[in-house]
Amino acid sequence: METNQTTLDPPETEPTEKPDPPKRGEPRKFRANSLGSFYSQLTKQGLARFVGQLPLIDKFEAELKDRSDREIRKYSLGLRHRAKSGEPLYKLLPEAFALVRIAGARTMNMRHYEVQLIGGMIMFDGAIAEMETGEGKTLTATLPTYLYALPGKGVHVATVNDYLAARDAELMMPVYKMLGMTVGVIESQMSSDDRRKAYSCDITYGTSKEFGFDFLRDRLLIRQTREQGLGVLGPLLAGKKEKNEEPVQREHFFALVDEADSVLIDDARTPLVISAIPGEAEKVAVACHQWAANAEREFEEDNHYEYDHDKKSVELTVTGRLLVRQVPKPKLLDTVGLVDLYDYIERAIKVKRDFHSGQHYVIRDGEIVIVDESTGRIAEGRKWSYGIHQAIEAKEGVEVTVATGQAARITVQDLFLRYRHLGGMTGTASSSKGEFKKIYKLNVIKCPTNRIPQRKLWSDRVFGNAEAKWSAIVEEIREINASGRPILVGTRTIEKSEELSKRLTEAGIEHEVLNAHQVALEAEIVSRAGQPGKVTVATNMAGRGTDIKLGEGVHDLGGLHVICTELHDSARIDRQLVGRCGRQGDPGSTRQFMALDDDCLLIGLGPKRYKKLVAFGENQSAELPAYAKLFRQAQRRIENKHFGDRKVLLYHEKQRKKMHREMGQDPYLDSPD
Ligand SMILES: Nc1ncnc2c1ncn2[C@@H]1O[C@H](COP(=O)(O)OP(=O)(O)OP(=O)(O)O)[C@@H](O)[C@H]1O
Repeated sequence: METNQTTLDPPETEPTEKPDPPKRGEPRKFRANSLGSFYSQLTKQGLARFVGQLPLIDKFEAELKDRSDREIRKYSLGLRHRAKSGEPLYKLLPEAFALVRIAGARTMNMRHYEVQLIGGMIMFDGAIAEMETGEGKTLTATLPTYLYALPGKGVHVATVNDYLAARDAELMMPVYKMLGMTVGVIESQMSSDDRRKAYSCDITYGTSKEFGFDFLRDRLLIRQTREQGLGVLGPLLAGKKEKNEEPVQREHFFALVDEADSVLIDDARTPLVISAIPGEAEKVAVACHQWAANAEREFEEDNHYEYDHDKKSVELTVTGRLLVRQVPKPKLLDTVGLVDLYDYIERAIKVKRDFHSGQHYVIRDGEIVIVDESTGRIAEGRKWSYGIHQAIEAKEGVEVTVATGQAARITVQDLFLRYRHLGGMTGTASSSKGEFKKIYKLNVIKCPTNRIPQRKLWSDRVFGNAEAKWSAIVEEIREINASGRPILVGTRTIEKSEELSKRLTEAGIEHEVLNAHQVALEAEIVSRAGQPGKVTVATNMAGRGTDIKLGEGVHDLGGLHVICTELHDSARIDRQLVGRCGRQGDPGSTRQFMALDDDCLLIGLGPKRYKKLVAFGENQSAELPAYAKLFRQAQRRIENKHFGDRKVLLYHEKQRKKMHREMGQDPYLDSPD
């Protein structure tokens, strides 16, 4: 087996003498040098004030730590009073952080590490704390969240999905409760009343999507009230207004964004949209989608249409357009112009080619539900725009939820820029530093790890084709599984998880598959993924936010081994998957597998080069380590392209808002289209 420069030892050459890493939960061995250099680096960045706060926090902690729970709570109420009276929050920071630290230690036996205090200060200061995966961001979040909650204006903790929002709120509840703070969670299937209650809490956990949709719904409600000539406060004062006709949110004071790269960057390519109520025209639209979904089968590539692999776009040829005219149509379509019919057909063809059940979406209770490609999770409530969603519905024969006009829309960027204070955290931010700064005006500051990381990167393995790659993966799983070490395998799509699962079953390897179909079982399955002899296959969903604890004896066997079966479009997502092992100073190892027919080469290098590579790889039986670089290059290209897409969206949004303002309209509610 060959190694390349970026990697370390494969199993055979693993050093026999292992360092003696500290066990999870053991006190950190203070790394004076690395922390010292981190502190001097902070000082150089003009952030010496963070370091200066540490002794103050220690001092207050020492003073307060022997007080009773009641006294701590009382002290916290005192802080709240001082904040409400206008004392600047940065002055309260040492006391607030000391209280949170005491509450963490007392209620959960987790006393915030020094690096976590620094992380908390970074976020308080309006920046993104980049903390390695597994460094305890959930606990760190309690520090700035508590501090900003003191003035009573509400704090929103945003994350990527309902599951993580509810889980984190529940996990951290004891800390907040002890300090007299109320905590609410917003979930997608909640009534307005429950939402209002959750938002009236001091701290509200939820997804960025829910925060955004609630903002839009409130905005629509306020306008409706105004249009009825009541004024916003009038009915409230007059006591006429029903509770559920009041906005659910309060002001946008502080938002803390967990998994900041995923929320602020990956999810920022599509705006959040609330559709208007359907009318007559929409019936025709439904008929068009259904007609196109059927007629599409008669159209052949290169004869009736051309497909651009780079842009993933379909264009009818002259012959194709002729065919559109000839295909029989229902009466309802008589009023529809030919140009529109071309669009419907092109969209239906595109959907057939590019959107696949099990990969991009699943059908649940007669509905098309998007699967977030980067996480493998169900993207609850999201819809593709430009009629794509409806075209998929028509293709799958489920009810077509007509593409109505937009009643309200907001981009993720706009949503978070509305908050007076914004902070974030993630394990993977550096590579998007420029984008965070440019779009959100957020600096990214890297925190050192609490303990020396023990994760080993084994050499990449590159194969000529998928078949060879899958066989090697199964072989590696078999070898490592025999030693009793647990293994987590990450795949790019649900389909591929299932394909690997089939192969493992054939090879007689016991395993568990975790994918978007089983969200409810997820936590339970993941919690077992670190147990001896366990093999867990998952899409990238396991790559985010899930903590995998090592079972009995696994530490001594070398910890969890993570196998990445294919490069993702974004290196950050790969790093998240890798980050499931080697957490909190645990040992662990990881290996990346690649094949010349992987999707990332097609998307990153284009169909011409891809075809050549596939042809070359077809008959290769040997491994091709020299090609690893090419995959990373393709990945960088995809990342750049996505960054470009987001910049374009932002530019158009900016123009749109400017136009609305000039016309005296509401940029979130009035849609020109
Ligand atoms: N101060 C602490 N003392 C003891 N244990 C801690 C402390 N901070 C975090 N942990 C433990 O570390 C583990 C990882 O925490 P967590 O899942 O919050 O990490 P994370 O940084 O969010 O990881 P990821 O980036 O993968 O989401 C958890 O088991 C948590 O209980």
